[in-house]
Order: sequence, then C-alpha cells, then structure tokens
Amino acid sequence: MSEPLLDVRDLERHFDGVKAVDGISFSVAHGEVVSIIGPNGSGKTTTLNLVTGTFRPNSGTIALEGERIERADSARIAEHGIARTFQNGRVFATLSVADNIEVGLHSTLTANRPFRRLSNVFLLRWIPLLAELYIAIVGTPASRREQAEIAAVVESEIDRFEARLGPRRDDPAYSLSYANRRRTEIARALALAPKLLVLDEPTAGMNQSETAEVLEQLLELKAAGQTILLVEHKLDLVMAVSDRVIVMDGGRIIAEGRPDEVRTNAAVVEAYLGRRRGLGGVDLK
Ligand SMILES: Nc1ncnc2c1ncn2[C@@H]1O[C@H](COP(=O)(O)OP(=O)(O)OP(=O)(O)O)[C@@H](O)[C@H]1O
Repeated sequence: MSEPLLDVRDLERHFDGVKAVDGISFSVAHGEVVSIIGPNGSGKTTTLNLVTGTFRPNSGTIALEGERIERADSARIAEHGIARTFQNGRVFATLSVADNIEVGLHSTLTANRPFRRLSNVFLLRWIPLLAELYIAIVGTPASRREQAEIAAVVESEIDRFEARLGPRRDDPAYSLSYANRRRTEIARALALAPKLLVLDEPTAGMNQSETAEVLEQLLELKAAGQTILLVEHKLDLVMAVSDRVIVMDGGRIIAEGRPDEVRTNAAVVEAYLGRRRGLGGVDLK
C-alpha cells in the first residue's frame, strides 16, 4: 500500500484535565476527502488544530508524506503543504479580497524575501529587513517576476469564485457578506496549492443555497484531485462529498468508514440522536 499523505498516530491533547483528543489514529490518502464529524465538544477542531500546528500534542505523531510535523509550528506546516480555514472565518478586515488572498502567498516568497531564514536569528534580523526594503523600493527582475506570478495566482483564485468574489475583488473584507468572507478564506488557502486542504466548518453560518454552492466547489476540488480534511456539521454535505467519515465523541474515534457505513453505525446514531445533542436535529437517515 502506498504511503498516506497524512498519518496521525495515538494523538493526545489535554486542556486542564479535559482530554480534548484522547489517543486518536487515522490517515488520509492522496486525493481522498475525509470528514470528521461528531457532537459539539467531541474534539474535531482540536484535531485540526493539532494537524495544522496551532496546538502541539501532549503525545502522538503526525506525519505528512512520511515527514514528522507534530512539533513544527503552523508557518512551517503551511510550508510543508497544509493550508487551512478556521471555524469562525478569519480574514483581515481592512484588506481587500485580493490582498487577503495574496497575504497567504507571502510565506512562499523567495526572490522578494531573501535571507528570510535569518528572521529567526535575533541578532541578524536586520539583514532580511534591509534586503526586503531594498527590493520593495528598487526591485529586481526576479522579484518582479515573482510578484507577477503571485498576481496571476490571486486572479485565478478570484476566478474560481468569479460570480461572488469577482465584483468584490477590491472591496475591504469588512464590507463582505459572511459567505463571501468564507469564500475569501478558502481562496486564500487554495492559493497555496496545498497538498492537504483543511476546512473547519466551511458552511457555518451559511444558508441552504450558499451551502449547496460550497458543496459544488468541494466536489470540483475533489474531482481535480485535491486532498481534503473537513470538519462539518451539515451531514448532507459530508455524506455527499466524503470518501471516508471519521466520527469522534469524547475525544475518541467511535466509528470510521464510508458515508453509508457510518450513517447506519449504532454507536454513531447513539452519539448523535440517543443523547439528543450535537447536530441541531439533522437526521442521520
Ligand atoms: N484552547 C482550549 N482550552 C481549553 N479547553 C479547550 C480548548 N480547546 C478545546 N477545548 C476543550 O476541548 C474539548 C473539545 O473541543 P473542540 O473544540 O475540539 O470540539 P469540537 O468537536 O470541535 O466542538 P464543536 O463542534 O462545538 O466545534 C471541549 O471540551 C473544549 O472545551
């Protein structure tokens, strides 16, 4: 069997005695769409935060294409090829749509940010700062080329959401509808051409037609071979887009399988319906 893109083993994270993630293991294959579902507080977002380096695990391992990343910070993990969106949507309110998308790409700059590794060395931080200032004012052929490439990526991401983001490309994010802010955030993540796209409730706060639009976009990404790890409460969407569904409860994985297998799993029905919590009345059947 070929190596999975993402491999998580025995992952644990506690918060003041609360076992948010309690020894979970799972993997995501190249090109697979895997969703994590579960009642509120079951550890889904914490799992995403561990995979993307927002939190460090207490124990366990996370490997991306065989390389261990559980101790890496989020910037380094993004460089490794994992891009994410956040549960409550995070955009820079005063930046335009285009600039919000571009911001994510700055981590990939090389010609515009020479010596950037020195930024981490306290006494030598001034070297990359001066170099970047010089390039910003004077420019070099390589930096101009890189800037043009970045502009092209930004435009292609705006094109992806053409009808929605096209007319708003220069508007500040604070003036956007909630759904457009979420789209901007997804575009920013996709601009990085990530190996793994991590989406935390991309349709939260969206109405039915906006949710259907997101589903269409996810299906398009899936058809294009994008690997996705998704946390989502809307089960219709989860069932329609996922190759595999992981069900968490109390920090543990209680079921895992194809959507049709999970739907009828007794432990899952109990977690969602038996205790009458979690999914706002969404019926599993
Ligand atoms: N930073 C934190 N500090 C303290 N406790 C936390 C923190 N993050 C998560 N927890 C706790 O860990 C548990 C799991 O939370 P998590 O947000 O991962 O659940 P979830 O399944 O994503 O829930 P929801 O569906 O409501 O988003 C909860 O009890 C939560 O209160």
